[in-house]
Amino acid sequence: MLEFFSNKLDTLHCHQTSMLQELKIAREEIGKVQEMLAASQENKQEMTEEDEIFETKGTAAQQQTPNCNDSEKPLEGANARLEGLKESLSQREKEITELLETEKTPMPPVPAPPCSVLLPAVIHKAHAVCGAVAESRDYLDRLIEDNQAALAAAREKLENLNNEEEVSTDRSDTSESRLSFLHETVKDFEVHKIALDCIKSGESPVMNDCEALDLEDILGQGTDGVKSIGQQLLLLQDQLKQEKEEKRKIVENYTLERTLRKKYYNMVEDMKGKIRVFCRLRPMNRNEAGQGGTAFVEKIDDYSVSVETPRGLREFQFDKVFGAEASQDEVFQDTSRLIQSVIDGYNVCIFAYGQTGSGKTFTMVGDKDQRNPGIMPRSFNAIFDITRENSSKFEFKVSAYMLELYNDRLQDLFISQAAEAQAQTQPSSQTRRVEIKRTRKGVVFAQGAETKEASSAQELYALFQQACANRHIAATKMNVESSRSHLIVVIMVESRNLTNGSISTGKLSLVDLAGSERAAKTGAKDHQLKEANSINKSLSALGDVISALSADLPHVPYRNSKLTQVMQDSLGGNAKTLMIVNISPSESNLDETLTSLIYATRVKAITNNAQRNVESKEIAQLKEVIMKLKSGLTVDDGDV
Ligand SMILES: Nc1ncnc2c1ncn2[C@@H]1O[C@H](COP(=O)(O)OP(=O)(O)OP(=O)(O)O)[C@@H](O)[C@H]1O
Repeated sequence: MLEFFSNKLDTLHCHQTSMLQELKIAREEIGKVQEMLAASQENKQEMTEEDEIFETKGTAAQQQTPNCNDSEKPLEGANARLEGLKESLSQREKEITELLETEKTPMPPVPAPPCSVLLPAVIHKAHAVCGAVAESRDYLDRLIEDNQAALAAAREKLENLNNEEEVSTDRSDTSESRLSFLHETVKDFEVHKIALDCIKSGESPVMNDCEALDLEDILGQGTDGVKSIGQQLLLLQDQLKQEKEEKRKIVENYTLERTLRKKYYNMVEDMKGKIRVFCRLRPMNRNEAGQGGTAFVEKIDDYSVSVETPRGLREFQFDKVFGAEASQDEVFQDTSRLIQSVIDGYNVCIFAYGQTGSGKTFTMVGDKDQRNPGIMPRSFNAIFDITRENSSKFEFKVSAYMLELYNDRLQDLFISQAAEAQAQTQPSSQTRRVEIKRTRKGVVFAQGAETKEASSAQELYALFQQACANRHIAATKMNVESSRSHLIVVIMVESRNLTNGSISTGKLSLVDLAGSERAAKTGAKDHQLKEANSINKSLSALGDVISALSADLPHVPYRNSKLTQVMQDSLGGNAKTLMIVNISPSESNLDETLTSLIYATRVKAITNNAQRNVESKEIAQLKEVIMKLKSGLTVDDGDV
């Protein structure tokens, strides 16, 4: 209630202020009209004197002289009105002063006056103010009328004088000065008219510079004052625009700085041999979207991802985070610099990690019809693009072996499951066993696996397709095409420098791990349960290796699983390694997502010691000789 009265009082204050302003202007107007009346009186006297002269001269001009008395009638009327107005003005001023005095009287702070007292007082005041405002309006209207009458009279006088001047042959100085005086008078009344009309309508005047200057005098302030609101608005708009532009620049600089900082940080980390970890969030699938579709995992920026856990929001930082909208191309762009390292003679390992159905195969291989090829096929193209570009300085040899680790058994994917099964049924046949070995430099290789050469990306891709056809894939509840094995694609690039004969050998290991899963969730039974157990066992061994390496433990349990043996040089060894942790956005996978992210965070702490595998021409030759001798071949002078 009090708030209501306070608002009412505010409104009344506003009325009062505007009324005072109107009165001020009216008072100034009265002053002006008075001045004009005085001037008109003088003018009248002058004209009377002139008329007397004209009379004595007995000229016909006397008949043509305008009847000044008639035209001055409105001015006289205005004079009389002025007197009346002055009186009513002083009366109103008195009332307003009283009103203000009442207003100034401090309200008793506590307790607030009862509504029954306050309300009649407010109503009384409101009536008084409204009455005063209405009176002021009437007064303004009368001023406008008077001004109009005075203007019409002055115009008429001016017109008559102009006509008179046209017929007269002799132009005296007096008539010139009368003419200019009347011009000025008409102009004054016109400006007054603009001013009064503007006061009444509350609009800004539209006028030429001359009128503006006159109005400036009348209002007692510069036209700047009249125009200032618009100008100030424009100024403020300009300032706002500038501020926005500055803000945009600051954000742009900040983003640039942040990206650069991250880039340099990555470079330093690279130099230190740290494993790079990217995180990729897959889009919601149809099932998940149908269950409500709220994402519990979100990409915050290019380097952070947040997970909504029952205990609150958890944030994880990685070397790069790809959101659900990230394309295969974008993911590969950040990966491709590692392909150059392979050509330069480094061991590189790129592997995808994550629960079943999180998008590992999509990231590494691509979709089924290869409309969105993943890192593997893109790497094949990149390798041959680089070798082609450098073919004038180097001679390249590209070869590959492809394996799967299924039920803790390494299988050569260049040999079909059918051929292998048939070979095993024949008692005399010696099935080739694939075993993981390491060179003296610690580089892992698969002994017994068939290595095939490829001279183009297409050939390499054909080999890859052949290998994929031999993979173990099955439908689970979580993924219609779930990889039931770990896929290991190894490409070796040997490059011989045509200038100095040195040979470097780079190795690119691309690993699509099978997904960790919970049997109950995937609905695994019988042999699928066996597969799942084997997958989980190998992943758990990988987890142990990651934990030992990140905690800098003296013993790292590589030998606990074939998977960890295959990846020995990639985790804590002689390789540049990139892990891509794939995660699902859905609440139903929250536990698995958190586990994956925690493992991935640990991997970030692991340091590798990547060294270039390069041999001088002499060593390369000697190695070739040893190979020949070992295989019983003869060696001649040309070999050394
Ligand atoms: N980034 C993505 N954009 C579009 N579809 C995706 C994306 N990631 C995954 N998918 C789709 O999600 C489904 C499961 O992905 P994918 O087979 O790659 O999972 P996975 O982690 O390899 O599973 P598993 O471990 O069971 O083999 C596939 O249909 C795949 O096409």
